[in-house]
Amino acid sequence: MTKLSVNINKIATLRNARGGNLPDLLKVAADCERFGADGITVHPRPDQRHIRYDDVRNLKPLVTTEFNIEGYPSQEFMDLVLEVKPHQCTLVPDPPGAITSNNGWDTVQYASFLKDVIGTLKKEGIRVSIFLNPDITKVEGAKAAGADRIELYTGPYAEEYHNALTQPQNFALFNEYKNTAKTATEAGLEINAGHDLNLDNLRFFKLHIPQLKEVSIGHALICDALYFGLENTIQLYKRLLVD
Ligand SMILES: CC(=O)[C@@H](O)[C@H](O)COP(=O)(O)O
Ligand SMILES: NCC(=O)COP(=O)(O)O
Repeated sequence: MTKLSVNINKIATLRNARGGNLPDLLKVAADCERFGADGITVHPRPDQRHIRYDDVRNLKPLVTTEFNIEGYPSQEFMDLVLEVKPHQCTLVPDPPGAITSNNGWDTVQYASFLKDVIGTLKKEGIRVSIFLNPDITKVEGAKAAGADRIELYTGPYAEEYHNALTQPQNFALFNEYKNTAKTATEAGLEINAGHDLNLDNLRFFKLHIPQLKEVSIGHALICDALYFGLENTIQLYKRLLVD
């Protein structure tokens, strides 16, 4: 069974639109867990446009499943993560103004930076995952930097998935995901995945990357919840993650 971590960024987006506390992010997180989520993911960005730093602090004592904090390791982000001590920290190379995450780490160029950051987090007992493109040449650097896991950036997978249904010969990209996952597993790294996963494309990914430990899903899941309700939606996603 692959774990489902629900990314609640979009709940904070909705709350922030009006300035009050509706929807209540902490209640939604607790309800996601009650409805079957195996973890809660948040991605506080420098402009705090959705998840605020205080949300992260307030969530910590409430999350009873796995707490995963994602983000670019600026000094501010590192201070927050070291204070909160989540189960997992996912490092993402987003520049400050990024609309959303759209690239994995260049583990060669940032080798020494990543090694320092990961060493600091691991000293505090925090598991570290790093966001990676499907590219086997970046796996060795992830291992050398001390990461425990990689999170495969599934944005390009999601984009190509629909074309691939009609033209499977065009889905060469998926081999890159399989090869990267295999190389990482052989190097002793565990595999997470995320970005633009949804009810259509999740099962194929899960079936072909059997070592997949965890997916973090936010945007599509919250959109689906508008139609199906949060409890049903979480159960629909979980059904796609069974072995
Ligand atoms: C790392 C990753 O893929 C997700 O965190 C994604 O970027 C969600 O962030 P936003 O909700 O800000 O788009
Ligand atoms: N790490 C990916 C994540 O948390 C959610 O990404 P998305 O489902 O909002 O695209």
